[in-house]
Amino acid sequence: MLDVRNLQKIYTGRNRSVEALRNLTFHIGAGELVCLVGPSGCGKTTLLKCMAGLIDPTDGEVRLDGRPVDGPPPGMAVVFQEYGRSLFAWMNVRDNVALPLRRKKLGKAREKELVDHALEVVGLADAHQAYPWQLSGGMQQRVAIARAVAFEPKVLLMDEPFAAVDAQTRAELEDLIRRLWRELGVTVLFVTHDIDEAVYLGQRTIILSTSPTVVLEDLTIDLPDERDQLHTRSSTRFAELRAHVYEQIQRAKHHNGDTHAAVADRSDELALHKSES
Ligand SMILES: Nc1ncnc2c1ncn2[C@@H]1O[C@H](COP(=O)(O)OP(=O)(O)OP(=O)(O)O)[C@@H](O)[C@H]1O
Repeated sequence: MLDVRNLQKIYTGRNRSVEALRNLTFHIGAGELVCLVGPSGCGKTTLLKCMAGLIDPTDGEVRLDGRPVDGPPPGMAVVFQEYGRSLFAWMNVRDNVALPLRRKKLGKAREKELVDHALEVVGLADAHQAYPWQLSGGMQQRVAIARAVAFEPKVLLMDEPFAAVDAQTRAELEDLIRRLWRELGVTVLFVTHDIDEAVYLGQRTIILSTSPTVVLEDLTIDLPDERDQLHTRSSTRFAELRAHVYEQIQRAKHHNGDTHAAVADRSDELALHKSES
């Protein structure tokens, strides 16, 4: 489904160049929910922009269903952290959600059906006539999610979408994403710097090193498929996984792409702990 191969991105300015991504390779299968976590500034947003076809990599490539991504692919939707900037203040909720559908030219009836359904699944059916500035931060992010859902994407890329909302809203939105993922069968790549979120949400967590960035570890999250904020987060396995990711991120802060091999050597330790216990 989604293949990232030997991806490198160097930003070149007049006086300096920054190698944000060194050599990233990973695969995301159809219908998977994968989290991506790494230290601040390690290139998570850069990677997502390359995957969404918004910027060109310096080397390597991204493929969606075998086809190279060289511009925004039709079956992909992106939800960014700054919902305030991605919603138009002068458009009500319904119009904001319908906006990307306009270029699909589906006809009024189908468009209304998709918008109604998207608002229903994110719990905003009653707020369809409100304007973004009349909504809480969490509700605004729901509008941004509804907009992505209405688009019926095959792949949903999310860049720290809950970083700006309070802890309770964040927990609700995390459960919303898991529910949508299961109901819609969409492939999700969820970028976060929050370790708990990276463990709670996905089936796998890809841990990145500090810049210039490589994949430190591709960790399977072997928590039960049925998750809830209370029981899952208080389970022993959650605590083990969380501790492991935390430890890796701490190491990542001191290791970049140059010392990748040394860090990768530790990636089987968690499995070892598990079989010992
Ligand atoms: N347009 C740009 N021009 C030059 N350098 C850039 C540009 N965008 C990002 N960078 C640099 O690339 C590196 C990775 O940035 P990026 O925003 O992708 O990281 P991030 O992991 O998403 O950061 P954070 O966790 O803080 O959101 C940083 O060193 C950053 O300064």
